[in-house]
Amino acid sequence: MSAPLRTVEEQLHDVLAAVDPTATESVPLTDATGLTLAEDVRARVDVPVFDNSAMDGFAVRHADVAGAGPDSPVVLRVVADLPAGTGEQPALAEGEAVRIMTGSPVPRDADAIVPFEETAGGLDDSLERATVLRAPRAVGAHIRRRGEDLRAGDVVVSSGTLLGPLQLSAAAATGVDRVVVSQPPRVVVVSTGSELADPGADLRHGQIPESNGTLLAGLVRAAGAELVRVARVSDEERELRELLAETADADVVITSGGVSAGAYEVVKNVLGGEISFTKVAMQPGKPQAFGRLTTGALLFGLPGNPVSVAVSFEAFVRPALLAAQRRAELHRPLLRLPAAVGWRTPPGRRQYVPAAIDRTDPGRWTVRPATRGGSGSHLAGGLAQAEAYAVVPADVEQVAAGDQVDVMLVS
Ligand SMILES: Nc1nc2c(c(=O)[nH]1)N[C@H]1C(S)=C(S)[C@@H](COP(=O)(O)OP(=O)(O)OC[C@H]3O[C@@H](n4cnc5c(N)ncnc54)[C@H](O)[C@@H]3O)O[C@H]1N2
Ligand code: MOO
Repeated sequence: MSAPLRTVEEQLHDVLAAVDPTATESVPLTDATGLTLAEDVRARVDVPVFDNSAMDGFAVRHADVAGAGPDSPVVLRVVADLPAGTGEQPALAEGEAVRIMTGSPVPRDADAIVPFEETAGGLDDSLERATVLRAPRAVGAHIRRRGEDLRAGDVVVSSGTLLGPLQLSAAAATGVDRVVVSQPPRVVVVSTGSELADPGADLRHGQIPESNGTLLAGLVRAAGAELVRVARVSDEERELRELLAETADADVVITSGGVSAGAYEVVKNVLGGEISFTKVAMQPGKPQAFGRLTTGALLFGLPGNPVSVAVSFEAFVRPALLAAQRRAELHRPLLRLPAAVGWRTPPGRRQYVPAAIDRTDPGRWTVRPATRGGSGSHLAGGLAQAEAYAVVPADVEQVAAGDQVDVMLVS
């Protein structure tokens, strides 16, 4: 009798328990896109930095113009002009206004802004007088208050966040110019198999184009890791041994192929004594190898079938690469969608089906298998149509059209 299959959760638990976070470093904002924040960013200044105008117009005392209307215009004397960037802080007496541009500091004595459009003269007649035709709706109208967005010292971006343009611009807006990030884990990808030829090469009978290297290289980079090397070895044990000896400075080594039950399982033969080979209750991706090499690098030995590689990466490798970067959210977003068609599922194994989403009706997306042959782990071409995985629990035997299915978005 073979050992019972491990659950995906049990395998993932062991994987995450083995992950060491990478070193941290301080980098300028311009170099931080795609990296993961390792320390909270706190605002250095208030946002807005000072009370400022939201409109081009006049800073006024609300009480002076509270009764203004088209039939009862109020004429104010303009005593100063405030372009953006000015350091001036003019005083305002009763009956006075200051011409002000969007973003300029509001004088202390003013408590409302009247846009040019609500005056008789507009911009053209704005340096001597303001003829106000409509009262501002309230005290504070069109004034953006100091600190209403963030106060100095507030957390702007939390540790564990993936840094993109929105997060980095928010940090810049609070006067921060550098952030502390996790260094990307260094990853080596190794495709194993004597049947593999470079994509584009002429094939003799028995050979196939190598595609897992391309798949894993892209997935590794998209997970924010540094791709150090992509290599291919045959099923000769010596080749894999020599290659592994050259990966001393890698944090993670990912192999594909050579982990199941055949006669030439090169990963199993070379590493069988060093790392553990298990069977996980998932389809595809049942045979999995995982452990630590003597160099300290984590090794993921993924099954060779291309769909198995893609699914195993999502289930185990991507969460590990994100954990190494201290990413707060390790998992892809899940949606629940009705199945457009039915399909069979394997008994006792969680199924991951490469899936396409029909978005024709924005209020009712549906999901269907992306590959014509269903869930076959060898259907590498159908991966091109996939943008998600339908994830079906181990105890479900059949998905019927209309059933609600968990869908993991990967694009
Ligand atoms: N007797 C058993 N046989 C198999 C079992 C089993 O439990 N008992 N498990 C099956 C399952 S499930 C899988 S998945 C595969 C995993 O096999 P390996 O990890 O040993 O992978 P290979 O045999 O090397 O390759 C499998 C398949 O994928 C193709 N391949 C491999 N590498 C690449 C690559 N870089 N690019 C494109 N295609 C690749 C390879 O040619 C094979 O067709 O084992 C089952 N067998
Ligand atoms: O579990 Mo295998 O990974 O079916 O292809």
